[in-house]
Amino acid sequence: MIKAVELRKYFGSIKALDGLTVDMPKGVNLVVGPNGGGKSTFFKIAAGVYRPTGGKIRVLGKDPWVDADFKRKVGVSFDPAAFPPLMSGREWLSLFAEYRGGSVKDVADLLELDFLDRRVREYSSGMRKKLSLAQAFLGDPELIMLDEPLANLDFDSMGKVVEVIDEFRDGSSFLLISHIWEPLLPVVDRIYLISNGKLVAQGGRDEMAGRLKAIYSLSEP
Ligand SMILES: Nc1ncnc2c1ncn2[C@@H]1O[C@H](COP(=O)(O)OP(=O)(O)OP(=O)(O)O)[C@@H](O)[C@H]1O
Repeated sequence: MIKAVELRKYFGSIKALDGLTVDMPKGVNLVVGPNGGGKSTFFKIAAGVYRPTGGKIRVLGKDPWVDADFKRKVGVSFDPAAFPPLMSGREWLSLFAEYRGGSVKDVADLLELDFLDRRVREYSSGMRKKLSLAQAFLGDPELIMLDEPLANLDFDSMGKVVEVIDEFRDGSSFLLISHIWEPLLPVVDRIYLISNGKLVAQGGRDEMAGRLKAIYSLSEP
């Protein structure tokens, strides 16, 4: 589903990605790793926002930087999300629906959004996060890419997002980046650790969860 070979992205002297090779199958793929390790850079290249400095990437068999059709098959939620402040959430989602298809009511019901008629500038960070997630689920994309889907959400809302990913995972594949990874474990198939611009570990959910708990010592009380 997402294949990268020796992928590189340099910002001047900074090597954000330094020869990352990975082959992510269909399913729910979670990327974790330390701050500044290159996760968001990988995500943005996979979303077609950044052009790689070198190497190769294919997402759903397409080159995300050059393929015009690519973005219609993919729903993306960036972190942090940016919205026009004077639009309402409903106007923003309706605009997206015109391009991508899908029903604003369906995603509003799905994520229990009860604030869509207010202007975005009035939203809390959690409301912005939910609007950004709704945008990614709109139109049932083949691939849904979510950068930090649980950031800024309260416990109930985190649970809701995990539930929604679970509902969609039969029909859609996912690329998730999340520092808050433990609540996602029930719905994740594979986990990848990116650090220093490289893939340093990968494996199935259970194997990798054990390794991550050891690395981050999160299993300690
Ligand atoms: N647009 C940019 N211009 C210059 N440097 C950048 C840019 N984007 C990222 N970087 C640098 O590239 C490196 C990787 O950053 P990236 O955001 O991909 O890491 P990350 O793993 O997503 O980190 P975090 O967990 O903190 O979000 C960092 O050193 C960062 O400072």
